[in-house]
This record gives sequence, structure tokens and C-alpha cells, in this order.
Amino acid sequence: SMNTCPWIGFSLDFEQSMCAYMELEAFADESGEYRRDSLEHNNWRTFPDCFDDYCVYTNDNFHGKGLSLITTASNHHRVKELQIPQTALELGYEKTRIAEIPDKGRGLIATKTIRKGERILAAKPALLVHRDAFRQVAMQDMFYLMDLAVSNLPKARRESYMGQAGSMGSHKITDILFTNSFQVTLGGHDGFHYANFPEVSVLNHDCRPNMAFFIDGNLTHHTHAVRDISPGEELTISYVDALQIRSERQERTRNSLGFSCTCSQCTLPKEELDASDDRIRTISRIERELSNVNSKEPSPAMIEEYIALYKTEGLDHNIAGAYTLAALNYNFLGKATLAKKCARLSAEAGRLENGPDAGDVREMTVLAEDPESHWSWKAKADRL
Ligand SMILES: C[S@@+](CC[C@H](N)C(=O)[O-])C[C@H]1O[C@@H](n2cnc3c(N)ncnc32)[C@H](O)[C@@H]1O
Repeated sequence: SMNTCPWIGFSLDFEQSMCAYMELEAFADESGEYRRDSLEHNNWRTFPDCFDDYCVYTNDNFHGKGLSLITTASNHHRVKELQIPQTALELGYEKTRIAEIPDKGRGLIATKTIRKGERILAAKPALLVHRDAFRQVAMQDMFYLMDLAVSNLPKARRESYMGQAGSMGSHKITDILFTNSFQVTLGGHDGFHYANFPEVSVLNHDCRPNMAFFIDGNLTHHTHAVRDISPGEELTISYVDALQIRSERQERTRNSLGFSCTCSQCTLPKEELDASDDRIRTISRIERELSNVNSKEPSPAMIEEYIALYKTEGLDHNIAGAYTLAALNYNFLGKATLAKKCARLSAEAGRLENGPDAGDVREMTVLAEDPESHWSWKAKADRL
């Protein structure tokens, strides 16, 4: 209807018949090419239909595949300024195949042995949507922007977007985003976005996954094995916080992600479940002590227990931070050999969890080389 066409008045060339809730097909002609006018600049097309500060921007060549944004002008500028290396990594998938997994829909299965540390995927985003757009723009208007953003992607990209599973029903393109998105920040106080990586979306969740992921500064999503993986095993990542007990994890997947988690850790017999929850609570308690510079509690035994609990719990995908805390606390206590070992393990895990450029990876590499020159050396022992 007329009053759902807020662009009338500032749009130059759109007909009223183009208004509101258009089907996906409405944007593309037979050849899949775009028929809407737009402003060309530096490979980016900008569409004049905006709501509040949020507009649609599309780049057909981003990472050679195509990317649409629903965001503000300043965030579009940040993406435009990214320096994408010519040698950007391509997608993996070589040792895997997609298969039906009982109770989970499709998933990715290893076809060959995969070693800890191996890269599985390097995937590019198809869509970024500013987090606040969903709060500030009326839902029907958001649906309109989502349709516009996806329909303007190059045909192959649009098809891989539409091939992803939804979980909540309602507006399909929006459902797909919420079912398959990662949070990324482009920096600043206003940089938070939901990012969709179609090739990653085949990965199911596991509370004790065998892969870790990070998203680098060029908006590439990297997945690496954190354990050795056997042929036939499913490849998984975690969608939830590592240190949540089962009831919290279940609530999170059910309420925010739209499914009831059936992973092996969530379906253990009651006794084992209770033991697992107890370990999580103990880890959290020790972590508070190790993070508190004024605590006199930390001892080598406590640090050792902390790492052992991570191992027993199977939290290999989220262990870099634990090794960092262990390395620092060993160094506070003047235990050079143990500090060195934990710092090395932290850097090794951090490369898979946060990427080789992460601050912690650099810091721990430095500590591992020469613990006694690091600021943390006996730093606390002196004070206590
Ligand atoms: C990102 S997709 C993963 C791929 C999806 N299975 C497919 O068929 O395309 C997320 C969806 O997979 C299913 N899923 C993923 N992990 C699961 C788990 N641990 N337990 C149950 N369902 C899961 C849920 O339906 C969820 O909405």
C-alpha cells in the first residue's frame, strides 16, 4: 500500500508499483541481472531505499563472490576500506562431505583423517546486517531491506543464501539470517553486525565441538580442527558460550536459536551430566581467582586443576584463554618452565581460536620465548 512506501519523496526513479513486500523474483529479470537503478562507486551499488540510517549496499565482486550490507553509511565506508589480499584463501571442504545427520538436518562429515590444527574452511560473507537495524526499523520495512539485499546478490551467491536452512518460519530470508549468523564488529561503538557465511551454515552445533572458528579483519570466516578427527565423524562448532551449564546451554539454543540441542554432552546420563556441570562451575570459580590480581589463592596445584578440568570437559575449542591465564599465573609465581609451556600452548590454540594476528597470540609468543623478561615475571609474588 502507499503508506508503506517511505522512500517516496526522496527516491528519483522508483515506481510505486515497486513498493513493499516484493517477491524475490521482482528484482531480477530472466537472466538474473539487476534491473533496478543504483549508484556505482568503487564496485559498490547503493540503493536509495533506506529506513532510518540503514541502506542496502551491494558489491558483486567482494572476495570474488558478492556481498550485500544493510547498514549505515559509516559502516559501509569501513567495509569499502578493507584491503582484501589477492591471495585470499579459498574454501576448503576437501576432506569432507555433506550428509543427513539424525535429528539435526544436514551436516558436514569427515571423509579422511583430519589432524588437529588443519584448516577446514575459509568462507566469505554473503550478507552483513547492522545489529541495531532490527531494533530501529519496523519489521515489515526490515523484511523489505532483507529482500532487496539478498535479491541483489549475484545469482550464484543468492542461490547459496537461499539454500540455507531456516528454523523459525515467518519471513524466509530473515529466518535464514537468524538461523545462520555470526556476530562481527567492524570496530567503533557502532560496528556490530550479524554476518552470514553460506558455506559455514552446514556446520551443526556441538557443546564440545571438534573445530574452532574466528573471523578475521577481512571478514573471512576460518574453521580449524582442534582435535584429531576420524573419517565418519561429524565436524562441529559451538554456537554457545563454553562455560555454560547444560540448562543454560539448552535455554540458549531453544530460545535464541530455535532448536533443542541434541549433542552428546547434552544427552549424557544424569550422573555424568551433573559431574559435567560441576566441572563447569569449578572452572568458573578457579577462573575468578586466577583473574583476580589481589587473590592469594592461586597455586601451582590450582592452575594444574584448572587446565585438567578444561581437558576432561572436552573444551578444546576454547582453551587458549585458559592457557593464557595459566601462563600468567605460573609466571606470577616464578615458575618459568610451566609458564613457558602454557604460553606456547596458548599461542598454538589461539591461532586456531582467534587467528594468528590476535593480541594474545603475540603476547604469549613473547612470554614463551623469555618468561623472565615478561612483565608478569614474579609480578604478583613481589606484591603479596
Ligand atoms: C547453521 S544450521 C546447521 C545446518 C543444518 N543442520 C542444515 O540442515 O542446513 C543450524 C540448524 O541446524 C540444526 N542443529 C544444529 N546443531 C544442532 C544440535 N546440536 N542439535 C539439534 N539440532 C541442531 C538446527 O535445526 C539449527 O537450526
